[in-house]
Amino acid sequence: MSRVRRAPAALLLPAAAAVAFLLVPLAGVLVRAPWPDLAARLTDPAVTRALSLSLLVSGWALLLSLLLGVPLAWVLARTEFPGRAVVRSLVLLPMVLPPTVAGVALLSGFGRRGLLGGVLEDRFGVTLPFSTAGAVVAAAFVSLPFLVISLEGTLAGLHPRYEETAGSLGASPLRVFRTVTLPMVAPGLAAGAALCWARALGEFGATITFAGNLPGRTQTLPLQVYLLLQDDPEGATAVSLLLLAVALAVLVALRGRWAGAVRDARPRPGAGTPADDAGTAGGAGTPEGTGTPGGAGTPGAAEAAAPPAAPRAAAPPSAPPLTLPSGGPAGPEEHAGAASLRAEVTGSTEVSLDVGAGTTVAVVGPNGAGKTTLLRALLGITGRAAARPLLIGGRDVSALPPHRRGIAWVPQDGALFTHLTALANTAYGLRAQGVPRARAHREAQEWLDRLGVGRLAGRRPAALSGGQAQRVALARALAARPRLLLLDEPLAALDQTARAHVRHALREHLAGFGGVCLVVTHDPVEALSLAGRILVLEEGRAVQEAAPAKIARHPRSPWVARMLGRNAWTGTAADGGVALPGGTRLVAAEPLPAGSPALAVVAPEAVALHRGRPAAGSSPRNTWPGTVREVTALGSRLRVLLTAGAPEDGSGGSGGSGGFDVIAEITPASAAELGVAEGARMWASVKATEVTLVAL
Ligand SMILES: Nc1ncnc2c1ncn2[C@@H]1O[C@H](COP(=O)(O)OP(=O)(O)OP(=O)(O)O)[C@@H](O)[C@H]1O
Repeated sequence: MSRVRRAPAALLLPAAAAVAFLLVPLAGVLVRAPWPDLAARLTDPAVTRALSLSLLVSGWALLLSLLLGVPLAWVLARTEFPGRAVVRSLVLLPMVLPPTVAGVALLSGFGRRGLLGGVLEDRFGVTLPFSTAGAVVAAAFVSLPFLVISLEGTLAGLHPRYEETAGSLGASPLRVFRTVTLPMVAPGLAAGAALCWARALGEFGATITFAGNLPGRTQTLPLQVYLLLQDDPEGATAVSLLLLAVALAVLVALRGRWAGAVRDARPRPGAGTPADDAGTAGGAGTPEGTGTPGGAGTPGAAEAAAPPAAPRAAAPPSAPPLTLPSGGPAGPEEHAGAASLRAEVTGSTEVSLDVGAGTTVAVVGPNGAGKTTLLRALLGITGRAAARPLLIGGRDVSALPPHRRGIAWVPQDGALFTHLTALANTAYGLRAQGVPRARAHREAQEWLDRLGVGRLAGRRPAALSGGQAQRVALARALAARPRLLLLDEPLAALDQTARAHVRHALREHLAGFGGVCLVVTHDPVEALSLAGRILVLEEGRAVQEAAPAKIARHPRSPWVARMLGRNAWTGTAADGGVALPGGTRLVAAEPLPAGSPALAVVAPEAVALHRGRPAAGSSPRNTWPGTVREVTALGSRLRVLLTAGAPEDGSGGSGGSGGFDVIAEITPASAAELGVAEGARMWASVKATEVTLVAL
């Protein structure tokens, strides 16, 4: 946030007056304090007795607040229930209530004739008013809100994916709370506790009203200040100075941290550098295009349309080898065992899954298609969709809570637990499943070694690059021995080089994973190189599920065709081809029955460009005039985006009146020869044999 250097005088003056207003009384205490005999006054038996009582009362009040307030803050931050706003207002009430009114309320509730006081006295022999326990209750009543509000804010800043991931590694909700939630909000909790304790230490009004002013029992330091003020003002100032010093010390220690949120250890996008991963993947990766999905003509997309990889293909010879401690990638026998997946997902995402053991499925689709919802439904952590039945290895786990389903989830940023080292992160799932510490750590170290990040075992996530963090997250998921592995855009946060390295590592290790792996991705290279099947989702429904080769040849939706770098036009099968909405007709060698909705798919390499209208050849072809809109380099070739349509000179062609985009891929030499440049008028042609029609 930018700050102005000079504030307007009209604001500066009252602001300075406000500071003075706060400062003068404090300065007064400092000036009036009986400095020469301060030590003697503060060690007076009455003062020390009140001080010890204050410490006792505020300590117990803090403990009570922690016991009640921590769960309450969690419930307020993490759950939705009717009346949540009312409960939050109730928590805040003691902060704004006059303390004496709080005392009266406590008497009405816990006093001898109060709502609960009688029961406490008759059944348990506990009398709260005018007792030390009563002083504790009064102090806790007014200080509890400080803890709850501070902790609730911190919890709200802690993204639930950490807890959800811990659950997916097999940790029960209580274990997640103890081992992930609490440690990750520890700074906020400590700050809330300090504020709560300071407030309890200074409590006066509710205490004197509810617990009285009994020396040694309820007369805490603030009450003593009040008494001393009547016949020993200097003594009162000395004790006030002590309380002031404690309050200031708490504030200085907190330095505003109580208002802050949890520091998120999300790996910085693109943080992985070649150097970061050097030595982990064994060397420089080959530069690879990612082919950002989107409209046709995206640079890099053509590469994606290259021949698809076999399911869980072995690493290509050019890929750098990984360091494997035990002679090769983990075999299925090292996992929980081969497990197939069958699931009926219903709700906002509706998909039927039937996937053989050892298969990786890439889940692709436009933004908002329901990919993440599908994963969350399988995990059982969303109310928006549910998987029922959910058969993993033939066993229906749909009735089991998320932590007992055997499904490990790697969310987009890995969600490594910031308070644990890479080793402890990796061992987390095993520990949650009851594996003894030493063995869990040994296995975790082996997994880290396999993924090439063994030497980083002692580092916390904040000291890892994006690529390294992803490898640790993957090691953590695999080490938990899942039967189903869910990866949500595992490489999205990485830069190109780190992405190539981690993709290679991923492919290597998925090859040895016996269960089913679903990988959500927007990256065609990732989809084609990692997966044996591709599931295309659109608007929460599966539009296609097939092997990558089939999808590349016969994409059933314009989105997926364009993701794969193809030209794709939807229309209606007619007259030996397809009629596009603008009136253009495309001839295809293998037409579909007339009248059916169809998608015409053409590889950019199959589009030829001409300076003038091409002469009719021996085979039927489509020709359109158009204007070059964009020329981009793609490796050693150029991709030319042409808006085709009715020719400006009215010379005809097979195009109708509506414009549509055509991508052509040509060599720089032919581009120079043809005079391809943005704005140039050209002709494009495609042989009928190059047009694939897919029935929609
Ligand atoms: N908690 C939620 N409440 C309401 N709607 C939601 C919620 N989470 C997701 N949605 C909606 O559900 C649809 C599917 O969302 P989802 O996150 O599964 O899509 P996605 O395919 O993973 O998208 P992206 O590629 O952008 O990550 C979207 O329309 C989204 O707005």
